[in-house]
Amino acid sequence: MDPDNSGAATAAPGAGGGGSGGVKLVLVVGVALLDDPAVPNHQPTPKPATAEAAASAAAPLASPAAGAAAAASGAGATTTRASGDSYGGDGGSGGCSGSGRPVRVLLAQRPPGKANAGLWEFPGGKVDAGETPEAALVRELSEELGIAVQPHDLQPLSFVSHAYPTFHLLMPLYACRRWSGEPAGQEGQAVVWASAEQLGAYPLTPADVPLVPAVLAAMRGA
Ligand SMILES: Nc1nc2c([nH]c(=O)n2[C@H]2C[C@H](O)[C@@H](COP(=O)(O)OP(=O)(O)OP(=O)(O)O)O2)c(=O)[nH]1
Repeated sequence: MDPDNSGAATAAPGAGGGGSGGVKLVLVVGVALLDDPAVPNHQPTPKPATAEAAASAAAPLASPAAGAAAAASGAGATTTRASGDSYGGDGGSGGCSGSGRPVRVLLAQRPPGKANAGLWEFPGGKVDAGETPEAALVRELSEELGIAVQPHDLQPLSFVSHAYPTFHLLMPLYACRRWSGEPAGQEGQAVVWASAEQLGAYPLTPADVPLVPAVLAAMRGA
């Protein structure tokens, strides 16, 4: 991994940075994956094959703080869900119970050993040379969460331009309400579904903080 955790191309000297020698510009794409009970957003999850798997799938999460604590304690690749959720256990309703629960957004935790370890972020990653942002996001979501997303289901939502000490992050953020598969950390990262109310319980990477109002607006259907 890059020592500065940026890893991407450097903008031409003089591009940006006020002519003071250039800036290392890193283009990252991120997504606010929105689990909206009103939208049949993904393929039905098969019923667990074993009693153990069924028990695990049905285990509720008591609170966002508990989820954050479990993730921070090195619980590994986990998807934590809010209490009362029948997600994945209803075997055919498309994973959404339609029970009036709130819209939730998926957050991923930065793994140990990386910059901002332990903080939460929107899933995504760097745009490779020759890739469109949408193609990069489709690829990253497959690699990181094991889900399939169609480019036309990615709606531009906001963007952030943030100066980290060693690079400048430019990140378009998309909203996505439709995908196939059940998101789960494929690279050891913890992931959590957070309601608008719970979002504040998860410390975000510095660059993500300004994105919160746009994400909350999307969660409220604005
Ligand atoms: N994907 C994503 N990255 C973010 C967010 N906020 C934020 O500051 N970042 C930073 C963290 C990283 O420095 C960079 C994204 O890098 P990445 O996820 O492709 O790769 P990485 O540094 O985690 O790992 P690697 O590719 O170097 O192995 O952008 C966010 O919400 N989503």
